[in-house]
Amino acid sequence: MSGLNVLLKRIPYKFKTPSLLDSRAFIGGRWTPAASGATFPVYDPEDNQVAYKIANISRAEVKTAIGAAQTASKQYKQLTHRNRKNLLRKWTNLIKGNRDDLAAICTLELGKPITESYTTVDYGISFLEWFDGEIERLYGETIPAARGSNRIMTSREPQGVVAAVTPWNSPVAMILRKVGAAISAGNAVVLKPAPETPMCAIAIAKLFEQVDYPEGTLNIVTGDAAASVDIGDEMCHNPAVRHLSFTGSTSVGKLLNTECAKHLKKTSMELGGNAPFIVFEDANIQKAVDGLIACKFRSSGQTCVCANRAFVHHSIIDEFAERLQTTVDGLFKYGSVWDPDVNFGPLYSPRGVEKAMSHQEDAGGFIKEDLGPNFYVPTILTGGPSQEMRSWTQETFGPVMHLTPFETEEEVIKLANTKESGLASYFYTEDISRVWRVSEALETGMVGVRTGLVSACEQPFGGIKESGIGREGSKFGVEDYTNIKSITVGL
Ligand SMILES: NC(=O)c1ccc[n+]([C@@H]2O[C@H](COP(=O)([O-])OP(=O)(O)OC[C@H]3O[C@@H](n4cnc5c(N)ncnc54)[C@H](O)[C@@H]3O)[C@@H](O)[C@H]2O)c1
Ligand SMILES: N[C@@H](CC=O)C(=O)O
Repeated sequence: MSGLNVLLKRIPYKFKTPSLLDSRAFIGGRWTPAASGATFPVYDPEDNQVAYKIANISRAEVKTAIGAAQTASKQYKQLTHRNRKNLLRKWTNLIKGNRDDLAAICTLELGKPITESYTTVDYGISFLEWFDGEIERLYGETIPAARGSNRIMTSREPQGVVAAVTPWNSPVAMILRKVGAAISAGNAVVLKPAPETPMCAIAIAKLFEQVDYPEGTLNIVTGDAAASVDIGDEMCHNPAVRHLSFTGSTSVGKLLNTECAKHLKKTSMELGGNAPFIVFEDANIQKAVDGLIACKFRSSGQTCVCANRAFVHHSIIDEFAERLQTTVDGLFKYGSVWDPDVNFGPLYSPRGVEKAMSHQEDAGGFIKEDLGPNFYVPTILTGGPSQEMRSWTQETFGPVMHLTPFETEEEVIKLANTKESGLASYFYTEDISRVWRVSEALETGMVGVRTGLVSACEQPFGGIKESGIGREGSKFGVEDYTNIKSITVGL
């Protein structure tokens, strides 16, 4: 039986368009296996079995992809903004029309419960719809010239070739948020998806192919962890790449940023977080409980904006912990990720399990073997970690939440700001002056006040300090992929 038939047999879902499943890279408008014939495995997180094998390409093929993107970008940038918008709309409609299959691929390779996969596909679509509106709003300005005989105006031009590297944790949305913005701004893209989740990227490109973009406007270069290092290195050093846009860990982001700096390439860096979640003594406790659950336990704790350090005022911490545990116990339904009633799935791989377990410090691990090797039960621990413990110093990226008591606003702001990361933070209070005071004091790019969800296509998404450079989504997310040109005309 072929690899594809094995794949189709192992899941309880019938694809409407099975051709979205492919094992090849997409280079210069052509589907291509690795020149060497090499492949790498994609695992199903429900049982850690190999689900499919994907082309493991080499550096030479990445060079070809970048060359194809360069040629395409010259053609593509000639199109009017209206034409670009029409193309984007066709692609978006194809993605919407294949929503079921895309969600199924996401569930297959990431182990997300199918209802969560629909949420991430819809979140991805929301970015394309937002960028559709932004394409024709990429305005320039006229500027009063100090020299009266001159007139100055600006325009926003495409940058050329954008190289993009994305993580596994939300494969459809993270790709569309980045690639959608770069293409809306008139660029061609070479995308390297995470080795754990290349199939969503391939399916997205299969739909892109059906739109009349110049060949090579979107290229997908697939590789395992070792090949990713070579692919990344080529992206950083190839002179045709003008902008490297990365989403992933801070350590890899720093490395790529350092390499790009050698050529003064523009970078966008959407990196790791270590979000504080603060519950003040005047908070509505049940709202704060619900907010923490939405923030911490969605995607089984595997998002960059998940709460990582929860601080609860000492006077309410016992009640908060009890209500949190009771609500969690009543909320989650476990089982097959293909069951639409299931709302909590396994971690993406044994590496995720290992990390979550190490962040429980001495409390032991909570794996439910009957639900698969990567199934980790949502875990709440009181007493708080010390500042040397891993669950304080690193992102857990799993469903383990320690609650730490605090006494004063001043103390908790200091604790929240101790980290070098600065992506998202959250707090709950009913005091309006505290809302402003604390929002302004927290050192993060995004603050959620009385909400555990800050992600939306219209909102600038990104961090400060070691959590990144630039913003995704919103009008800023598209502008980031343009160069401002100023033209001075003498009368
Ligand atoms: N700020 C955001 O918007 C955002 C969004 C999602 C995830 N993240 C962060 O991503 C991390 C989780 O994702 P991950 O484990 O996939 O991160 P990761 O940094 O290990 O991998 C991210 C991507 O980089 C690639 N990569 C790894 N080493 C590389 C190298 N030397 N050269 C080129 N590419 C390389 C990987 O193959 C993958 O495609 C977390 O830290 C999370 O907070 C941030
Ligand atoms: N999926 C996240 C990003 C980080 O993981 C979001 O945009 O909410």
